[in-house]
Amino acid sequence: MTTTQAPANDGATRAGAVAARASGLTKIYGEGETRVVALDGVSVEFRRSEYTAIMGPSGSGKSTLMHCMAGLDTISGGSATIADVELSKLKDKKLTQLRRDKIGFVFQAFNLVPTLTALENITLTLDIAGRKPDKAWLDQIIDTVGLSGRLSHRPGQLSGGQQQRVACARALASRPEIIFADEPTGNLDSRSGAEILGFLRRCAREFEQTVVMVTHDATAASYADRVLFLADGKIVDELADPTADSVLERMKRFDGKGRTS
Ligand SMILES: Nc1ncnc2c1ncn2[C@@H]1O[C@H](COP(=O)(O)OP(=O)(O)OP(=O)(O)O)[C@@H](O)[C@H]1O
Repeated sequence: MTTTQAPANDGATRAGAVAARASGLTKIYGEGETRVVALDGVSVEFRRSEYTAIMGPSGSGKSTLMHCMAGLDTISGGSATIADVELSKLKDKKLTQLRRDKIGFVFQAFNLVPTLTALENITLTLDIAGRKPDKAWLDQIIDTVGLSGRLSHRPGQLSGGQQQRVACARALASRPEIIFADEPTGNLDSRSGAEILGFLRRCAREFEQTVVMVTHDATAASYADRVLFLADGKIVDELADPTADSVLERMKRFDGKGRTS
């Protein structure tokens, strides 16, 4: 494991700067009787180097917020910006480019390519973009996630925790502006989950990566710098420096049972 500070990302952003922002973000699905207001004027900033967990009851808009912020879904009103670029102003090709270069994704189901080795999976996005990996950075990530001895293995030869570590390394490889993690520990045992959560926290603290994670788990949320609580498409609460207990306590206000779904 290394604690060397990674070089700054393009020099374009600094710790504390805003990496992504939603302003009055609204998302409406359907119309008439099937109309659903999934996001109802959400305004929030995700600062560089900050690790944010998003929690809330099932159907409160967590995934929709993440998808709209990542340009995976269109928005109905307001704006979503990544690195000061407003996503709705981009044409398809530019949006694809921005997603590839500025956003890292970690999914619950890992989403690795089964026929590629761990290393090929990690560098896949860069390869598609025709970009040469920064070898020092790549070595640092691989060392940090502890995958050095597994690089020639294919996903099927790796444990779930190891596969998710590959997915995390892949998300980081391009030094994105922001990493979106959708229930990244949902398919992992608690030990592997803790490793991934610890790694995401190190990404934020040591590599100045902005991380936004959707989770239903108070312990997972406690690894973050702050927790945003969504209900009915609105941010209804925020908790800084969370502990599992303080998150559970806050969640009780939503359903009286300490569960969000
Ligand atoms: N493609 C869609 N078409 C219509 N309605 C949708 C669509 N996607 C989401 N919704 C609705 O938008 C609302 C917010 O959904 P979303 O998936 O963002 O919630 P969530 O908080 O992520 O829920 P969960 O914790 O269950 O994953 C819900 O009422 C949902 O039914």
